[in-house]
Amino acid sequence: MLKVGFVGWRGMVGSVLMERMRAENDFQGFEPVFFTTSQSGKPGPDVGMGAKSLEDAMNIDKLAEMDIILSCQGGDYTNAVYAPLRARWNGYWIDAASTLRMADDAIIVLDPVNRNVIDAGLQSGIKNYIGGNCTVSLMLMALGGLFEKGLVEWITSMTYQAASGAGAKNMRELLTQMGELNGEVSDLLADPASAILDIDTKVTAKLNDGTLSTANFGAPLAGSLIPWIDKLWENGQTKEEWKGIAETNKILGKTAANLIPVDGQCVRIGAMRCHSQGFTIKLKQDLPLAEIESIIASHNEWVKVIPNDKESTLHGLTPVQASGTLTVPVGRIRKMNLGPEYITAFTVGDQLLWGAAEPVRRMLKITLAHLG
Ligand SMILES: NC(=O)C1=CN([C@@H]2O[C@H](COP(=O)(O)OP(=O)(O)OC[C@H]3O[C@@H](n4cnc5c(N)ncnc54)[C@H](OP(=O)(O)O)[C@@H]3O)[C@@H](O)[C@H]2O)C=CC1
Ligand SMILES: N[C@@H](CC(=O)OP(=O)(O)O)C(=O)O
Repeated sequence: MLKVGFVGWRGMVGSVLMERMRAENDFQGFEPVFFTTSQSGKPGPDVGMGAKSLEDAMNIDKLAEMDIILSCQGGDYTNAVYAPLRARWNGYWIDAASTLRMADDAIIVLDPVNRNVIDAGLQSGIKNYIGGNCTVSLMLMALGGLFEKGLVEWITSMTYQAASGAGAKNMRELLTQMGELNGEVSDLLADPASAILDIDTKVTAKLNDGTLSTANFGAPLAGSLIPWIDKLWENGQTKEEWKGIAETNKILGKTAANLIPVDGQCVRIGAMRCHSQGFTIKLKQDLPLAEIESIIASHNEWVKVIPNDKESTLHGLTPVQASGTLTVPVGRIRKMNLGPEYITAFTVGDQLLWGAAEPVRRMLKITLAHLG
């Protein structure tokens, strides 16, 4: 029986993966082995065949016994373990971390969009399959139809990224900040006669006096936003913004000769686990809006076109509705004043599902079927 090693399964992304695998009855047809970097020897999860002890995730000998390893442990772990393991192991490495994404011998996986690229990789003996950046994966799930039909000349994506993208501690910090701000003015809020400018003055003072909890974000996020994600890259871009062009084109199997320009600004906002994006898209031709919507809607079973009206938008196109679901709503679709080939659209998606755990969960199934 094939052995599948799971690393990072108890973290935030890993827990979502486990939830999805249990929901889809995925734990069958292979022997799961659970690893840890900190709890070696303690009981592992019971996924239907009894709980076994956790194995040491730094033990290369043990890792090398696996046919497939699925890691949600993060880039530092991949950096530490992948090279020594690969030097003596020919198994399949499936990873949610970005470390290996742009390597020549790795494929970025998002099978509803690039199943052809994945299948060609499996046939040609590629062994590394890496989940994409969350905003890139969510953009492609939303607009896959336009890319598939070769309609996109260029695209800008202005993002509104949730706290979860920065990690579990950051989600906690966002809520802590919200509580601290509320605590500052709770007495004034309780009094309907209090002046809103007094409330605002106190909140603004709290945001600026250096006492808000900001150890993880480095700045207030509640009541504010942070137009910077990840490190400075090149041309004034952040690395998160660079991933837009680099990963989109790699997922789609494009080369320098037929590269699709992608650019924009990535911004952290006070949502919990759903990333949102506003697009400007230059199409290669002037198509009727109904046809554009139909192309978007028919690309995959998760994308959902939301009519461009207030009611539908408020109740179908916000992080509130998308959170915890695989549905990727796309709305506010319309032609822009810039010209008939220019359209705008807005999308929302759960960054822990299609943005992280779901592509690697599906890749595990594809790999098992390939080996089966
Ligand atoms: N957050 C995101 O949006 C995305 C993350 N990724 C990738 O996934 C990686 C992991 O991210 P994320 O899941 O957010 O990281 P977490 O910090 O939630 O988990 C990472 C590891 O921390 C260890 N850990 C220590 N204490 C605890 C605890 N109390 N509860 C749970 N785990 C604990 C676990 O490893 P152990 O059992 O070995 O101690 C766990 O696997 C990222 O570094 C990134 O590379 C990819 C896409 C999106
Ligand atoms: N950088 C993303 C989350 C993430 O983990 O991205 P990547 O998988 O590309 O490192 C965010 O902050 O929202």
